[in-house]
Amino acid sequence: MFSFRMTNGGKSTLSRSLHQQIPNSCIIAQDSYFKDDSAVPEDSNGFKQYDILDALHMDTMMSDVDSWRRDPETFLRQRGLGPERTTPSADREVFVLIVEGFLIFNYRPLNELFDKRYFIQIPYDVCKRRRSSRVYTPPDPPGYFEGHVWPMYLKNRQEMESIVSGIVFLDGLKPKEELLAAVCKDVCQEIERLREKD
Ligand SMILES: Nc1ncnc2c1ncn2[C@@H]1O[C@H](COP(=O)(O)OP(=O)(O)OP(=O)(O)O)[C@@H](O)[C@H]1O
Ligand SMILES: NC(=O)c1ccc[n+]([C@@H]2O[C@H](CO)[C@@H](O)[C@H]2O)c1
Repeated sequence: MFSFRMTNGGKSTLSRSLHQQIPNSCIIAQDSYFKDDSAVPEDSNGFKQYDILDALHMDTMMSDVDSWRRDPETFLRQRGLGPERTTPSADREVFVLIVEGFLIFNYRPLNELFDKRYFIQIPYDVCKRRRSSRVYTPPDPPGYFEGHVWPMYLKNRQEMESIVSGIVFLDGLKPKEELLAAVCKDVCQEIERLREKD
């Protein structure tokens, strides 16, 4: 299992490219597990608290991850993917789950399952610019980036760094192709290592 984070760093872009390059891989994206807007509380400034774990159905996300772990072949088939045969012997096949999200390392039960952890980072101004070209549901209200998203990012990142080690930090300013090539190489080495271990 591999993972990525930080809002607008390029997680979805990199995860989708990686999935295309790696046979028998699939993606679970944390953004698919946001609670309904009515269940997300506001802070004292009237900003909806979307950038915290409580805004997400992490129990549902975990149960999807667990069903992949129990039977990755069935999980792939249910999503109209593979499985593809890449080795002569079926029992040496490696299945890869790419988990992408902005708050995946802060959720301990999930964090402890990863074989590789990647964190794509970009500076404040680039993040703000990329985010302003996106439309979420609901859309960011004026001042949301400065008033909620960035302060929560700093808080969540600090918490993450105090509990998680072994993260590979990636520079999200690099071209998409370069990021893909670097992660692909690293992941393929890990897959070979896992195949030999089994
Ligand atoms: N390496 C890159 N260089 C420049 N722009 C990029 C790069 N990767 C992604 N982008 C652009 O940045 C924006 C955000 O990318 P993407 O949706 O992949 O980020 P994300 O981290 O999944 O965002 P979020 O999870 O917060 O919605 C998109 O417009 C995308 O085209
Ligand atoms: N339902 C959604 O997908 C949604 C709603 C409101 C805000 N967001 C933002 O998504 C980012 C993570 O990708 C977070 O920074 C949220 O603010 C998502």
